[in-house]
Amino acid sequence: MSVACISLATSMVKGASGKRRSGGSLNSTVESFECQPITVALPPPVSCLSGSGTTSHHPIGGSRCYQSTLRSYNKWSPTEQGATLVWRDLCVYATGKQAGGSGDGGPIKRIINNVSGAVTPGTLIALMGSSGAGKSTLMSALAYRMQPGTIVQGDVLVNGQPIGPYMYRLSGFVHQDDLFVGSLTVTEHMYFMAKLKLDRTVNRSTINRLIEELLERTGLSKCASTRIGEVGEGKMLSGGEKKRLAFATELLTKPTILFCDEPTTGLDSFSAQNLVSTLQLLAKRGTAIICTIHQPSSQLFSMFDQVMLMADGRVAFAGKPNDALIFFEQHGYSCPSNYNPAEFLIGVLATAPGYEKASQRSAQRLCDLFAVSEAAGQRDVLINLEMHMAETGDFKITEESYLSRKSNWLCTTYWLTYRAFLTVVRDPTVQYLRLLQKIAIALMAGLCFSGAISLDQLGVQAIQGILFIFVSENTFSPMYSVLSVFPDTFPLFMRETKSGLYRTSQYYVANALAMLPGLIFEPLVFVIIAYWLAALRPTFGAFMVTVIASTLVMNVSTACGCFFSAAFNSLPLAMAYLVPFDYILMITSGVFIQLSSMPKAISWTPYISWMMYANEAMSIAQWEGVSNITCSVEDPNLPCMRTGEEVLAHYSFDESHLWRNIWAMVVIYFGFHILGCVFLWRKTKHG
Ligand SMILES: Nc1ncnc2c1ncn2[C@@H]1O[C@H](COP(=O)(O)OP(=O)(O)OP(=O)(O)O)[C@@H](O)[C@H]1O
Repeated sequence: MSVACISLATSMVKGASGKRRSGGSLNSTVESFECQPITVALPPPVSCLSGSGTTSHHPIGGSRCYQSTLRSYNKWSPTEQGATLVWRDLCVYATGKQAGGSGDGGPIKRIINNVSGAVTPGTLIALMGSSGAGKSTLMSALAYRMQPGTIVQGDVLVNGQPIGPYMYRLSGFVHQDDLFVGSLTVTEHMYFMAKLKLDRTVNRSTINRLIEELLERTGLSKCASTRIGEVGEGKMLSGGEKKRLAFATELLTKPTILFCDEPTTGLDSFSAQNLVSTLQLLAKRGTAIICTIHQPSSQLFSMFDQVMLMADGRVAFAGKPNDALIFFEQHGYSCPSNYNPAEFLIGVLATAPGYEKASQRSAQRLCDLFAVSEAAGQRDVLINLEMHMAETGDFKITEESYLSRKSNWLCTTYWLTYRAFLTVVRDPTVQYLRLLQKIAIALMAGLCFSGAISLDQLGVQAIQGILFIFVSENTFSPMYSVLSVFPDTFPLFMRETKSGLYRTSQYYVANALAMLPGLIFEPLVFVIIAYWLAALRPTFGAFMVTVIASTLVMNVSTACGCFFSAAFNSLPLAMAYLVPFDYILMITSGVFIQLSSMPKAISWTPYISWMMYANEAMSIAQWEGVSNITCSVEDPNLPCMRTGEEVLAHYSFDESHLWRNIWAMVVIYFGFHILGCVFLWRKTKHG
């Protein structure tokens, strides 16, 4: 194949693609390009997928007919025809801004520098290069999964269409770091992900069959019932098994493009080889697979159809693994016969300590040489052809319909709640400890107050005292215990929500719902024990009001904790703001100061204090209708409250406020949760 021929084809494509043709059908345009010089000038065979999913051979020179790899482009259907991903003049810049919009910006740094390339259906390509060469950044840009604070410039197309959010459905992305909910078993995780990723119409038996098949294919059948586990926990999935589980999860949706960020890192050579064999099989079925990979063994290196070698954000070579060695040899870098070729190639491009300038110069020289090489010319023909096809296509990409997955809000929320609930109940140490702690405090408080509750002046103090214990015990510990909920799970939440698996509102509601059983059970146990031990007012009404107010207090406090957890990025930051807020709540609870005596400017603060609302509601339940409080006979000069009404007035409480207090707590509960959800959503916009 001559360079002249390639440049002829390239210039024809460029010339024709400059403008959208007016008139004439798309097919005729395509045909005129497919059947004439381009088929001759096209690159050496990449494994290709014909319309029927089989490969065919070009009649000239035995190379595969490139024509068969081209879609007709009268519709956009990567799932049926396979996906060709091309990128041209791609640059990626880091702005220095962190997630959440923080950071001063700093100098803009170019990470990827004018990179072009193409991957056709059925190709397994390895992105290689020394550490920091830009492999992960390039792959994230191609997958439409950019890190916050980065800017992408240039064209990236799938079957001629610019990439967009549809990439989350069309492609799978196996991340370098595996994030899972450790409390689930492998099967539970797969089932949960299937429920989120697949159409609602796919039934249970189909999902089970699919999971079984995927676990079999990834060698995870024997761990089907094993818990995934968190880092540091014993007897859970190994690192390699987690990696394979990440693969299996991505394969649920049968992606047409699969991105794998260092899939073999941390695996022994046998497991790594198994994994790449699985990728080869997948590629044979038409999936385009792009992997970043570190120092593969010779055998692993030769298993890839194509390699793309990167140095300092540029391409030093793209083509077949063997051709890479030939290219390097032609330019003075000959791989010794007993040397691992991948290690050799990366070594040539790496920056040697002490010789930084010289190594960078030689790597840049190779990049320059590749840019004007025949291989680069062949690649550009393919890229330009794809660009041209897109420009002449009259079809409209129906991204919306492509993205749509038959799911419904409630169904997704149900599965998220189920997962969150399993996480809560499968942490028995925390659950048992919390319950034991509640029972112990209830017993202690009940016993301490058991002899002090009576209808006299000392009894008034004792009753108000234990009511404050009910309120404070259900406020502080639950509020602080949920502060880490969102910061802890944020990375997984971001990854899943960015992949379009669910919305922020669904995740937030699911977390709130999963906590609910505990938030009802715990205050109930507390009140039952302490109320009867202390011998508070023995009427059903008073008891029920105490139960309802305690439950509401615990739920509102947790909602407040969730809000602070969602609003701040870390536990220490959330704590720093919550502690002063605590004091406002406590001071305005009605126990420490007569609310009517507060300065006018801050007299509104009790209205945001659910401690005040709960205290007032419980006090009303204890004192409403009481008229026989005795006074001390020893000292008639001491102040004396003879009726419940007087007791309530002493604390600036009012008998008629019972329902107001209950409703106020309900409103605050929803208010905090709505705010929490909004703040979490804001974080996803910047994250
Ligand atoms: N958001 C960012 N801000 C500033 N620099 C960044 C950012 N992201 C990546 N970089 C820098 O860009 C370069 C390429 O990073 P990248 O992670 O793509 O390299 P890599 O080839 O995948 O490396 P490794 O093999 O070690 O994972 C590195 O020098 C890295 O420090």
